[in-house]
Amino acid sequence: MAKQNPDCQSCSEKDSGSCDSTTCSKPQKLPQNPSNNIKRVVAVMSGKGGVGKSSVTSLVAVSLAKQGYKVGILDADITGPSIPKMFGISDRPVSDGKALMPIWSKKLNIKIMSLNLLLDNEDDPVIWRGPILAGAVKQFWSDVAWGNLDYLIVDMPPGTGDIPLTAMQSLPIDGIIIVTSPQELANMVVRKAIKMAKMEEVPIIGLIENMSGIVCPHCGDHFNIFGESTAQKAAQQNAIPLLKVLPLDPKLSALCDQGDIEKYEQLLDDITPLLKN
Ligand SMILES: Nc1ncnc2c1ncn2[C@@H]1O[C@H](COP(=O)(O)OP(=O)(O)OP(=O)(O)O)[C@@H](O)[C@H]1O
Repeated sequence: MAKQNPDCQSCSEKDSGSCDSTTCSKPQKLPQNPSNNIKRVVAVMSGKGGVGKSSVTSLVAVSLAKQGYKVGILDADITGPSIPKMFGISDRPVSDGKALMPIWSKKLNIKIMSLNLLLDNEDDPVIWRGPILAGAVKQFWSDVAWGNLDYLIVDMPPGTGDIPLTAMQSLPIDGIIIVTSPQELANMVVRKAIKMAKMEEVPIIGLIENMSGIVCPHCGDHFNIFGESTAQKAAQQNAIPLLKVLPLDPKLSALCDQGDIEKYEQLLDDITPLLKN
């Protein structure tokens, strides 16, 4: 058996006996910056836009941070970044000459890196071609001083284009949380993301159906405003676990808009044990 390249550690064939890093054509995972120690990388993905990936990313990070874990968020949604706004941060990251310092969230010290923090104005558009966008994600992995982290949560952009592909091929992702909404249209697009993760051999932790109806604050009745939940069916069809069904909650969108998502109380604590292995 040929000597293994340390970059091959996360390859599914690393223990197969047929590994030869000198002839392997699989894209190599990027090593960590030697000054970082990131224990687990979890990506949040959908394929479909606007279903709540950034909200789920933030809620997972807040849950973990409240449990005492050291957490970072890599905002890989380069052209539509919303993480800084949800956490109410706008400080500009500075470099120590070797790496870029992430910005810490206000309450729970979650380390955040997002392209929006590097723009002059938060509404400046990022008009870059795919390879440059993908390069930014690699730099957020390699050139940011994340330090010691128990979890790095990666907020993926919608779609199955250059950025998700680069993230899956270059970052040592331990698992993906898939976010969908009840509409069949959303599920059709989300299936593409699930297939992509399977093709790239990145483990899927499970599915979260978000925006699944709303509970009337007056009468307590549940209204399926986007139709009946398709969560069970979608999980079964794709042979992945159903992690959670989240209703629409006006409190959540208000806290996101105020930059106070760390104050939201209905957290995703019950799914965080699944992120450990
Ligand atoms: N369960 C929910 N209840 C109420 N509002 C929600 C819920 N989930 C998400 N939202 C709101 O919906 C909007 C879109 O959510 P979010 O930005 O998380 O979606 P996204 O999938 O990351 O979007 P994009 O595809 O643009 O990256 C936000 O304003 C957010 O506050």
